[in-house]
Amino acid sequence: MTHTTLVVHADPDLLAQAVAARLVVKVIDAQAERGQASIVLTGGRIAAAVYRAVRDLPARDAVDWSRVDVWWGDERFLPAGHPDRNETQARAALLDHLPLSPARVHPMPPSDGPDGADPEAAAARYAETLATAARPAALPHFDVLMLGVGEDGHVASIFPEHPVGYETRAVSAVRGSPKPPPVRTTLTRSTINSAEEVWLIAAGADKSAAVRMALAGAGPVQLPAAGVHGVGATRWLLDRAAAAEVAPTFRSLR
Ligand SMILES: O=C1O[C@H](COP(=O)(O)O)[C@@H](O)[C@H](O)[C@H]1O
Repeated sequence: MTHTTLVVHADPDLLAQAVAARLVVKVIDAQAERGQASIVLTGGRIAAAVYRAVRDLPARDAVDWSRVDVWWGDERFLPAGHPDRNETQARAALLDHLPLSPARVHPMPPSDGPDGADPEAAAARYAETLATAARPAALPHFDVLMLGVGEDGHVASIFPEHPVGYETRAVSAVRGSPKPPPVRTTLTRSTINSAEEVWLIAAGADKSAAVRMALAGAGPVQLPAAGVHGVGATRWLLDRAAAAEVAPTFRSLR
């Protein structure tokens, strides 16, 4: 049974700094245990703040970044280097500042990649990349998988009441995303739920209703944030505004 925790920080800056410190510690612990670490990145505003906070954290030098695998939970299906790609955001805010091993950085394919403008082929290619890295297991071991939470309760590019909520393959193309851009690729719920720890990170009052409904047990297709959890732990990492509607009973989850 997964262990759920909820931590509320005073504001988005403190939230980002706390998540950054937690991530560095988790990576160090994973490397001590397994000799390597594997993290899954997300996109969005609070994610960018977390990446900048890791970049600026002196303790980041305690990590052997050459032994960290970097994956993405979802991607906007746009040309390589497009400013709206989650990869572009993560590289600028953090990855370009770390001594990572390039072969261990695994972005989702862009729309001008080898599959051309075919998101289904791009999703299948990413599934194959995951399977190849995982062999003989089906999926890599993800130590931490970070997720932003949309105002509508979406996580990665799994949107409420969208067919991707029923997808059983490891990676899916998404067409008709209600949030631009309309075409994306995403890890599916079962892939997300294979991670050791899933961190749902949200800041701002516009996220408070989605956070409340997710913790109140909404259905996973109706509210995707309600359907994701880590094998070992599910951590809600919020600022005060995002936590404003959380019932007092949940506030004691630590
Ligand atoms: O489109 C996306 O949105 C979510 C949430 O972003 P935010 O700016 O509202 O925090 C993000 O987690 C996801 O990776 C991204 O593709």
